[in-house]
Amino acid sequence: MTVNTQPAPQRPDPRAFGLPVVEQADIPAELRDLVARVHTLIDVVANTGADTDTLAEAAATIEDVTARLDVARRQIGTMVRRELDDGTAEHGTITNIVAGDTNPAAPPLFLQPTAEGVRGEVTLGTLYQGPPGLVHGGWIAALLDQAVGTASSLATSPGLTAKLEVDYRRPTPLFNPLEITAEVRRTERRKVFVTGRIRVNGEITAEANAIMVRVEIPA
Ligand SMILES: CCCCCCCCCCCC(=O)SCCNC(=O)CCNC(=O)[C@H](O)C(C)(C)COP(=O)(O)OP(=O)(O)OC[C@H]1O[C@@H](n2cnc3c(N)ncnc32)[C@H](O)[C@@H]1OP(=O)(O)O
Repeated sequence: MTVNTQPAPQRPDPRAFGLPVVEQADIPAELRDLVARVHTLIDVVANTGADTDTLAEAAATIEDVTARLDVARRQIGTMVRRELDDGTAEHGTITNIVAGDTNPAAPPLFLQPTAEGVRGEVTLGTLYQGPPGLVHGGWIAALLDQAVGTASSLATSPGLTAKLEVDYRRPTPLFNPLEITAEVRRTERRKVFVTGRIRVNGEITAEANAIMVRVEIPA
């Protein structure tokens, strides 16, 4: 039987799962600055035409910096608690590859609640390139996975993606603002049926239909 009413949202404390939690506001400005600079660095390295002396010097400098930073690593599964625009809060993994606050490889995509579900905007450069000038299909799926997961989590409770079906309708270009939305269609026991979309200039380039399965939350 299909149940069309949604379960009341539950926002579990990840500490109940044994996971440490960092308040987003407590992430030092210096770390945010470093993450942003390394993000730029990755892009520059991926595209550099510098001479070999400069490359060798840069590699030695990076090796030194890497050794200095590789101390007191975070516990795997460390979560960040973020205040959202509607006054509620969400938890996400702090190194999440799509949205992680401290992950220099993340675009990052930050999603906010809307009347329908969630919405966010991101512009991707050549780090995320698949075909020439276009976003890699796996990254399109990653953005949509993040969106459907967040929409499901905020509307019901956190879950894992059991199924993600992506329709690639148009090429998704680099260096253009991507509008990413997702909304819960219906729920059935622990299953949450969610649709996510990527739009460029109002036109849908990719659409996903997903089934999230809500995780059991300890009492
Ligand atoms: C703060 C906390 C942190 C929480 C952290 C939350 C972070 C969100 C992350 C974002 C999203 C991701 O990237 S998640 C990462 C990618 N996904 C994964 O790694 C998930 C791997 N798969 C699994 O672990 C498992 O298969 C689950 C959890 C999805 C389901 O296993 P289960 O819990 O044992 O549940 P199970 O009884 O099998 O299924 C429950 C219902 O779902 C249906 N179902 C299960 N799989 C499918 C499927 N592929 N297609 C259709 N339907 C399916 C079943 O038929 C059943 O329906 P019925 O009998 O009720 O009709």
